[in-house]
Amino acid sequence: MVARLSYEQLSALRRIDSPTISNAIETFNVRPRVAGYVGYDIRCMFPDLPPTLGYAVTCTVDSTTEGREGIGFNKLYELLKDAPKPAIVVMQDVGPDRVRSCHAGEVMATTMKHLGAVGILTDGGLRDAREVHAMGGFQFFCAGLVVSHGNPICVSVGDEVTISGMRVRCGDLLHGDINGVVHIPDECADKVAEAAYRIWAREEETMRQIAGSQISFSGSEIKH
Ligand SMILES: O=C([O-])CC(=O)C(=O)O
Ligand SMILES: [Mg+2]
Repeated sequence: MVARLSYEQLSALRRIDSPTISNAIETFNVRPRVAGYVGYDIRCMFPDLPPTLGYAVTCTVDSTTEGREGIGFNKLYELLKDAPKPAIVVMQDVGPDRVRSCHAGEVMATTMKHLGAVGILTDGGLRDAREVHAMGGFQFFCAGLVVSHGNPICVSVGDEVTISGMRVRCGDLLHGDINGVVHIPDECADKVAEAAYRIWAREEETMRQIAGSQISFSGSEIKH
């Protein structure tokens, strides 16, 4: 079951940073604490943008096999067009040379944005970073930038993929910013924003106590 949130619920989640979203998810005990987020090999290319929130549209891609033919990127665009919005296009690299892969640039990002996407998440490379940043409202989460697109093909669309240790299915709600990307589970998606605001209030109180030297180490543990 895919959680569909209201405009207000999505707006509330977008106002919160990703680590607080991650902490809020932990309070619901719906998955292991070490699952549901990407590692530091995935970088946020435009950290000045507000948090990115969207429903995943998945595909697998290869740009480093000479002469290989794929199913065509129109299959991905068709899936994206009919998917819940806002969408994040999730592209798992399945080619032989990931560090030299490049799966999208300005033209593809413009197409995706036109079809309702707010960003791309990939464990491979992207390019045209300056132009996509200038376009506005579109985030790049990727392993890095690569100058050549090699031989870019779409291998499959709509399947479960894994990006840097995080399993992603079509329709999964993803939240990301400079700190990384986290999956918001359906079971608690409608309650995460409220829990995050409570965590913020608690952290603020802890830091106020630290600043005022009223801190005691005899009570409960100070956690981040
Ligand atoms: O040509 C490509 O494969 C990617 C690219 O640069 C673009 O989408 O602008
Ligand atoms: Mg280009």
